[in-house]
This record gives sequence, C-alpha cells and structure tokens, in this order.
Amino acid sequence: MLFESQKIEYTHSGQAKLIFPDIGLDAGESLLVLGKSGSGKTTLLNLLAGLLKPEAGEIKLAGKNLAALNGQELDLFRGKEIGIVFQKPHLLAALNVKENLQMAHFFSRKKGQNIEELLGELGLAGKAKSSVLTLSEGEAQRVSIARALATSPKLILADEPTSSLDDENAEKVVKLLKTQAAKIGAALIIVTHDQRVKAHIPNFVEVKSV
Ligand SMILES: Nc1ncnc2c1ncn2[C@@H]1O[C@H](COP(=O)(O)OP(=O)(O)OP(=O)(O)O)[C@@H](O)[C@H]1O
Repeated sequence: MLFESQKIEYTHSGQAKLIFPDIGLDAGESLLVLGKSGSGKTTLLNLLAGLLKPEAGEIKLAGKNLAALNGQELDLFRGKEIGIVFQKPHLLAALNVKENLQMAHFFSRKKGQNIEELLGELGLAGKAKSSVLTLSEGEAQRVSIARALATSPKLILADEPTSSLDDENAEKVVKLLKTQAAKIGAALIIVTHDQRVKAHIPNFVEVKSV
C-alpha cells in the first residue's frame, strides 16, 4: 500500500477530540473526504500533509512513517513527496507561471516533471510567461495543480479545489487531478462537498465529529 493512515486522533486546543477514519490507498487511487462543515476535514488534510502532528495514530507514505521524521526531514519529505492544492491558489504574484513551477522544483531539490510538458497537459501551454495576476480563476487553479504535480509527488492532497469554479472548470480540474495522479503513480485525496466531484470519484470516507 502506497499511503496509509490508521487510528489518527487530534484535538485543537479547547475543542472536542477529532477521531478520523482510516485510509489506505495504492498508487493511482483516488479518495474523497466528505463531512459537514467543522467536522475536521481540513484538519485531516493538514495531518496527512504532516503540517499538524497527530496525538495518536500512524501515517505512512511510501513506507515512511511521518512521525519518525524530525522537522527538517519532514519539510524535505513533504517538498519531494506531497503535493498540496488549496481551495484558493496561492501563487507567487511577482513570478510568472513557469517561474512559479520552477520554485517547486527548487525547494524540493528534486528533478520532477518537465514543466513545459506539464503546462501543455493542463491546457496552459500559452501561459508559461504570463504573470499569474493575469490568469482567470480556473487557469490559476490549474497552475496551482501543475505546481503540486511538478515534483511528481507520491501523495496529492486537495482541499476544496473546485469550490470557486464554474461547472466546466470544476470538471476539468477533477479530471486533471485524477489523470495526473494515475500518470505519476500518486495517491490522490480530495476534501470536498462538491457534487460535481463526487460524480467522478466514487471512493470516499466521511469525517464525523463525535
Ligand atoms: N487552529 C484551530 N484552533 C482551534 N480550533 C480549531 C482550529 N482549526 C480548526 N478548529 C476547529 O476544529 C474543528 C474542525 O475544523 P476543520 O477546519 O478541520 O473542519 P472542516 O470540516 O474542514 O470545516 P469546513 O468544511 O467548514 O472547512 C472545527 O470545530 C474548528 O472550529
């Protein structure tokens, strides 16, 4: 199994304990994380990304136990092996599209995918030199997906990646995430309440507050 999380628990200060469903994914498999507002979906994604430390349970990616890594090792491992797509694209405004992707390569210290090729596959071939400030919302979200994929990570995490997109762009984004994850042999986890995403990915877990 490429990615596994078991018996994870986390408590935000002053809040009730969150207990999460177990996850197991092979390379190329996709999973949705569903649940009501406030149930802990974003918290789960942050735990899986190693941005928060679980108080119980185990998270393993490609045979590595995240808890066994120190802060610096975890940052490097995340840069190489985990691609994160946020609800709103966080791109560096001073840089053009291609430079934003080159930054991902630089920080991960990994060769990763050919940037021109990746932009072509995401329908952004003509935008390499464009300022990210001139992109439409759909284009900017595709650039942030390209950035998450640039390092060929083993795990792709996406938090509500389609919520601000129209139907056409939402469908494009889900299909791209799915096909790219399959192509690079990554596991894909999407937090969503978007029906349009559910139509493409049947496999899901539900986060419930206890
Ligand atoms: N930094 C924090 N400090 C304290 N409580 C927090 C913190 N972050 C989240 N919480 C609480 O933890 C619970 C889970 O939050 P989380 O953002 O994971 O939920 P969610 O399912 O992603 O919600 P939504 O669908 O509204 O984005 C909520 O009750 C939230 O108020």
